[in-house]
Amino acid sequence: MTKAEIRKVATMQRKWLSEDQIEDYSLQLLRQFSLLDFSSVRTIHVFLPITEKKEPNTFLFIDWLSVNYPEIKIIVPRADFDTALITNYVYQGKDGLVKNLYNILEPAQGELHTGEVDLVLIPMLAFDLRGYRVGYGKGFYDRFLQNIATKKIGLCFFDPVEQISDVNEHDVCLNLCITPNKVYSF
Ligand SMILES: Nc1nc2c(c(=O)[nH]1)N(C=O)[C@@H](CNc1ccc(C(=O)N[C@@H](CCC(=O)O)C(=O)O)cc1)CN2
Ligand SMILES: Nc1ncnc2c1ncn2[C@@H]1O[C@H](COP(=O)(O)OP(=O)(O)OP(=O)(O)O)[C@@H](O)[C@H]1O
Repeated sequence: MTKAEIRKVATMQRKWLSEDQIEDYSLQLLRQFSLLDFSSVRTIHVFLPITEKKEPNTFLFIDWLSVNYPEIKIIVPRADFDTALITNYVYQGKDGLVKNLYNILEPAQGELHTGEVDLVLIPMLAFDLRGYRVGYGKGFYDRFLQNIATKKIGLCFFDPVEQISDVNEHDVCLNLCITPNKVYSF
């Protein structure tokens, strides 16, 4: 199936999810995430959820990390829709966040993070058995990930599709994808 076809199906599947299901699934994702080895992780890049699009509640991850690994620095993105580029900020709590035009919570201002990130949590609508992903189609994460060495971990509520038929040279493969019931490794 093509990205466009997969995007349509996955968007529909998300629409069916209730708020309780999203919270349940998000907790299941967190449980799988919590089993990873964090011994060499000093910075984690976490997307902030677009609740209107029924994304995983990544605040659960941020809260869990701050309790269990308080020494890990949390980095959050700010998306520039003119350039499709992401800039990184040090997360300084919910209070400093504002919603942009696309309902994405992002830091209004704060400390830019220009250094490395050891692990990136990646939003997606769907992924395939090879570790390729489908997002909303603007290529933000492909641009962000193209030049950095980091562990790339997708979060997805649904099982993988077999194959995305129209991957291109910009598409970046995931290392892992966490779903509510299973962690896929590529
Ligand atoms: N939470 C989160 N943050 C993220 C992403 C994401 O998938 N999730 N992105 C991952 O790359 C980037 C944002 N990508 C987005 C792309 C489109 C729309 C959106 O609302 N699109 C409209 C159509 C608008 C148009 O075509 O101009 C829509 O779907 O209705 C939102 C976010 C960066 N930050
Ligand atoms: N590194 C890049 N340089 C130039 N163009 C790119 C790059 N990465 C992606 N693109 C372009 O961005 C567009 C969107 O890509 P794609 O359909 O793969 O988005 P997506 O992965 O679903 O979206 P997102 O990453 O925003 O969730 C494509 O036209 C792609 O060619």
